[in-house]
Formats: sequence, C-alpha cells, structure tokens
Amino acid sequence: MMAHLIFAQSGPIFYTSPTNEPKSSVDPDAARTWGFFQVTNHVHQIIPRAAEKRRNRNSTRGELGGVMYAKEQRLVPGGGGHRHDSLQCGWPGGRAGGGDTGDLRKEVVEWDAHVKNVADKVMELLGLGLGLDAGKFKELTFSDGRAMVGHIYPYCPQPDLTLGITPHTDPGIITVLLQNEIQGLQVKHGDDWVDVKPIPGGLIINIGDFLQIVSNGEYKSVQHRVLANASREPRISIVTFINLVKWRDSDSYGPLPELLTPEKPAIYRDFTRQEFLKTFTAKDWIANLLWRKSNCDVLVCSNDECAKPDNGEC
Ligand SMILES: O=C(O)CCC(=O)C(=O)O
Ligand SMILES: [Fe+2]
Repeated sequence: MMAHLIFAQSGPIFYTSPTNEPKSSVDPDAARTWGFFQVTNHVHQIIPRAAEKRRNRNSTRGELGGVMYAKEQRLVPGGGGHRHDSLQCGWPGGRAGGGDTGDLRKEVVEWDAHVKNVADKVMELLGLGLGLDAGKFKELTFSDGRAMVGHIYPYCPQPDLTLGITPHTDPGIITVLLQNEIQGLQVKHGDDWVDVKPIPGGLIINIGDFLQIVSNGEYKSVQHRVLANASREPRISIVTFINLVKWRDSDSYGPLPELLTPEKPAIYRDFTRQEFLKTFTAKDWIANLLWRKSNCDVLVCSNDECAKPDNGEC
C-alpha cells in the first residue's frame, strides 16, 4: 500500500515562531515513530542557488579543496540505483565556506548559518523530549560538524527501472533537508514507503543513526529513498548532515548514561569514533548498504552485559 504523508495537515509537524523561538515542542511521536518531521515558519525562506548550478563533468567524482562533485553515483558496482548528481561542501568544526564554492560561497555560508540555527532549536527540543537539559546536545557540540550536499535528480524516462537514491539511513545526528516542489522522497513506515509531500519553504528533519544510539533507541533513524524523477523538471534537494565531531572531553560514545535505567538498559554498546566511521569506509559502506545494515545494526549490544545500566563495556 502506498500512503501519502502530508506533514502539514496531520502527524509529524513542529513550528517555530517568526522570531525562531520554539512555539510548541517537537511531537515526540514524530521522532519516535516516523523518524521524520517537518519544520515550517522558520525565518529564513531563501532557496539557495547552490544546487541550482549543475556541474557537467565527465569524471564520476572530482574533489576540489573541500568541495566534491559527484555525477550519477553508482555505489553498487553495475547497479543503477543512484540517478542523481551531487555537489558537497564539508566543513569540520563548524567553519562554513571552506573550499572552492566559487560564486556560491555567500549563499552556502548564509544557508549553513540558518540551518545550524534551526538545528540547534530542534535539538534543544529533542533533548527536552528525552528529559535532558535543553542545552545538553549543544554542550556535546552536536551541531559543530556539518556537511552540505546539493542533489539534483534529472528527468528519468524510465523511472520504474531505477531509483534516485537507494534505501538508506543517515549516519549522523540529524539531517536538515530542503526540497523543491518535485516530489520523490519516501520514508519507510512499517512495510510501506510513504511519500513526503513538499511544503514550500518547509525543512524536513530526520533522525540519524548516531542520535538513535545516543537516545538508546528512543528516536528512530528510519530508512528513506528517493524515486527516480519522472517529471521533466529536475528535482533539487539541499541536505545538511549534522555529523559527529567529538563529544566534549571524550573519545567514547554510546547511549547517554542519564537515559539508562534498570527498566531501560543500554541496547547499544559504547564505541569509538573510528568504529563508527568504519562502516563508512568504501568497502564496509557498500557491504552494509548491500546488507541493508546501518550503524545501529552494527553497534547493537551482542551479549547480556550490555543489558546492565551504567556498564559502559560490552
Ligand atoms: O534528496 C532527498 O530528498 C534525500 C537525500 C538523502 O536522503 C541523502 O542525501 O541522504
Ligand atoms: Fe538520506
């Protein structure tokens, strides 16, 4: 069954006021069951030009000072599952604008600042939703590592034969996504793939693997995919991944101890940054993709020791 999820009329939605102060809390159901919700009424309504500029390159990948262009990525050799081009700019440590974004630099920096602002508000509310202090995620420097990717999905004459992006979960903390009016993103909900209807100016937020683990499974990192674009107009999305940098004063990660109780023991083991990133080295990443495994599957507790709260080791 194919359902349509209209975020604006029912279900997962959360508003910020025109001054960007939270007006109501994140519907905990949205982050807990859907893993996706949408923010509207955020102050900044610019659609950055960043992804509008399509780079036609012969090479499949080109790197240039922190900016990467990827054309028709095919993660699975011989597979046809990634019918889109991407432009990615990453800046560890929250310093936007590194690399050669050329004449788009101003928009990229401006958009990044806005997304960080919205992400900080959202994470404040998600933290409160777990019973944590409002500033907890900020203290853990959650919004400091960001990568912005502009995807463009060209018209596909045979959309039934391929996908824009194959099913996956996002690895990081949260993802903030702006899409144009061409529909294509779908979210897995039970056995169904649910269409995410574009709302002009709406920002789609989804929970990543890292936040699922940190929240000890309370918030869900949900599979999503993008259909190949059957429309003559290109589909464009601008995605900011809020990623793991380094927890304050710590190199070890896992479910937050303050969330663990005898009734709700750790379901994930502690892990290092290297372990977490390992699933994203090319080989492991493709293997995990093929087996439909996310970090949450890889880092799940494998013995009874983990079921004891306050025990950091598995
Ligand atoms: O383009 C979209 O709507 C989704 C992109 C996405 O899921 C991703 O880049 O991880
Ligand atoms: Fe994604």
